[in-house]
Amino acid sequence: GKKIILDCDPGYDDAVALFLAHGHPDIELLAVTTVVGNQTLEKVTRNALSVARIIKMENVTFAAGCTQPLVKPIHTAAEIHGESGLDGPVLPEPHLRLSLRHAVDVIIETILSQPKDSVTLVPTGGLTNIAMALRKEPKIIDRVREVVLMGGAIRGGNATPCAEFNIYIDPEAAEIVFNAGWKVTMIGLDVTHKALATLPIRNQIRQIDTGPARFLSDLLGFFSEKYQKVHGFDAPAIHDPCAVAYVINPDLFTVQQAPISIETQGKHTTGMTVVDLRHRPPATCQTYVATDINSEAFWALIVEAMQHIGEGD
Ligand SMILES: Nc1ccc([C@@H]2N[C@H](CO)[C@@H](O)[C@H]2O)cc1
Ligand SMILES: [Ca+2]
Repeated sequence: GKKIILDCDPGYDDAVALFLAHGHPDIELLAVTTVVGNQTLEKVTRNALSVARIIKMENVTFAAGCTQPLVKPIHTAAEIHGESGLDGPVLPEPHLRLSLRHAVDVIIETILSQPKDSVTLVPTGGLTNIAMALRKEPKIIDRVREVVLMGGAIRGGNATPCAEFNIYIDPEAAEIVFNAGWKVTMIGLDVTHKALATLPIRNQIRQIDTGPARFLSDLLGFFSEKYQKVHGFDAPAIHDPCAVAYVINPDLFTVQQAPISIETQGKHTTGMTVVDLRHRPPATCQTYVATDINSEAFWALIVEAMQHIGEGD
């Protein structure tokens, strides 16, 4: 299967990305790293390990990363993900022990230990760990197959009217990652706002009737309530698994090659991903942006992964 490292900040939708990455047969999850974002590093790391317990993940390295963005102060999304970062369902005590290595070192060592062009980096939180990793060991830039990240938007934003949360919380890290010279595919709000966990989908997941599926159904229920209150959507956008789905099957997406600039100085626009779709991009352009998603096929991947997980044994 396709080898990935999932760098995440669970977070409801990060939890779904973990389910998909672990459950789908086409993905080989080499390591899970955590980064400050939706909640503090300690909280998102505990949440990641609790989700691992629910799906009985074994022999996957979990490592905690940066506690703060490179420059900006911490800005969490407690209004959506709650005080714990994964409010709602009862979370089991972790069974896996956290690696003693820092996530940045695990990212570097995992990439250098795998064949060139075999590992895809899948960040679904702020890009602090990724920026630190490529600054500490620039060799990973040429070795990584691709960076497929959930973040940014061609138009609009959720942290501000024109900035998406993952970019907004650490724009300096994003600027480093987008300009490193490796291939970056940006799965932004334009497509993730089409990956809505509607009631029929939540019912379909509940009918799988396994422990993990019941947990996922409860999770989506809580996320729905929060999304309704905060964003006024009647079904929550499940952002992060879209990045994993792209690695599984890029054909589910429409993608365009386009220059992407990160605003780091704007008084009202900091964190904005400025995607230039006006002209044919130069052949040297290494950045791509998703402009559409086949939502039905996306949800079919989630259901397939849940069926593959079963009770997690
Ligand atoms: N309101 C809100 C804030 C942050 C996020 C998180 N940031 C990204 C979407 O902006 C996802 O990775 C998700 O985990 C989702 C909703
Ligand atoms: Ca996230």
